Amino acid sequence: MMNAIHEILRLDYFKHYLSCKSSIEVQEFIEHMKRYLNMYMPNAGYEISDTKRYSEKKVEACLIATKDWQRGDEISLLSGIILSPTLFLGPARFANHDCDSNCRFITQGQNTIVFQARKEIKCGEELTVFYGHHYFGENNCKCKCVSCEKNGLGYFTVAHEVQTNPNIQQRRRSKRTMIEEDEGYRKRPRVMSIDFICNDVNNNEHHNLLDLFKKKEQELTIVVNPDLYQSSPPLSTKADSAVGLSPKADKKLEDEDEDEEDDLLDQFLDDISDLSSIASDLTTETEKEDEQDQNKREKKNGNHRKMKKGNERLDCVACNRPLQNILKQIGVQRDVLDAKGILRFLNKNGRREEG
Ligand SMILES: C[S@@+](CC[C@H](N)C(=O)[O-])C[C@H]1O[C@@H](n2cnc3c(N)ncnc32)[C@H](O)[C@@H]1O
Repeated sequence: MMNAIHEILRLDYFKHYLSCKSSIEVQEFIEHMKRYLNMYMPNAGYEISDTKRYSEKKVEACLIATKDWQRGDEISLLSGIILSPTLFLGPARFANHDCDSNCRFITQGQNTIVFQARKEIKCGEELTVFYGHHYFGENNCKCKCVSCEKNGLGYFTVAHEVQTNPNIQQRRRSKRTMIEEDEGYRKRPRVMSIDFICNDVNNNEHHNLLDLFKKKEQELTIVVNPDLYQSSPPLSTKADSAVGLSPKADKKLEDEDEDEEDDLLDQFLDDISDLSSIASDLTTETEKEDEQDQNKREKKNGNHRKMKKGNERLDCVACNRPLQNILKQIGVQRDVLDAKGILRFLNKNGRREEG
């Protein structure tokens, strides 16, 4: 180890970098270098590897066990210094988060942490720690860890609901078939949620759900979370349903005539209509029945775009926050569904944006 350090310090870059540092700073630098060099010790018991689990676009680093570890073992050559409660430097910075992590940090001295196994870990498994309950969005709704994948939570929530709820499965299957038949459309079905809008704080173009799913070639899913309605009268079974809004490929959209555009809008409105009818937590069962009759009549009269105004409440499937709050966050206010069934939003300046 000391030989390696001497070799590194002899390099011009480091000589220059350290030339104006105090002896204490040089000593700290060497200590920190040792933390990183520890990763390469044969007895480290882990190595740095790469993974595509956490990002579709880029390969990220991860820590992989190179031996079996027992619960309680200290992985002493895997350490870091604490810059802030959520920021570490040293090999610890390569640890990814898992909601049921196999390691924890233990402090060593004032600002150093080392890893400790909190479960039995097999050689080849990723070493993970727990960053916190809301590091990846509210309730870690964007977390892509193995545990979330196993349990259908975090980033994988919708997929889970789709698997376990036959109603959802049925709806989605028909829409997915349409997507897959559509040449030029991505073959792999993608499940997005309103959460996508939560992410899109800086993009003012994405105010309009219809535009969003047309432009983005995404399947936009809105789920009313029944948990949020616990204090309300029992909801119809539809309360568990998800609405998959399936866009067509941009290429196709460009050539679409008005009829196709209308079909898309109708489909969107039908889906939204399902949602708004189940999400009105102030509506009594009788009122609901009346409303359903009314909807049927309107549909029969070709007036099925007419939407119920007022108290419908939509929630983001990923973070469970009301849509209203998310829209506030991105700087728009949801107005009402108007007579044509178009979702209207007000932008920051109070200007009306039309769907
Ligand atoms: C401290 S770094 C961990 C090392 C990181 N993989 C790298 O290559 O630098 C934290 C970053 O890793 C990714 N990450 C770690 N755990 C994750 C998880 N459970 N879900 C999604 N992304 C995660 C995120 O990009 C996060 O910002």
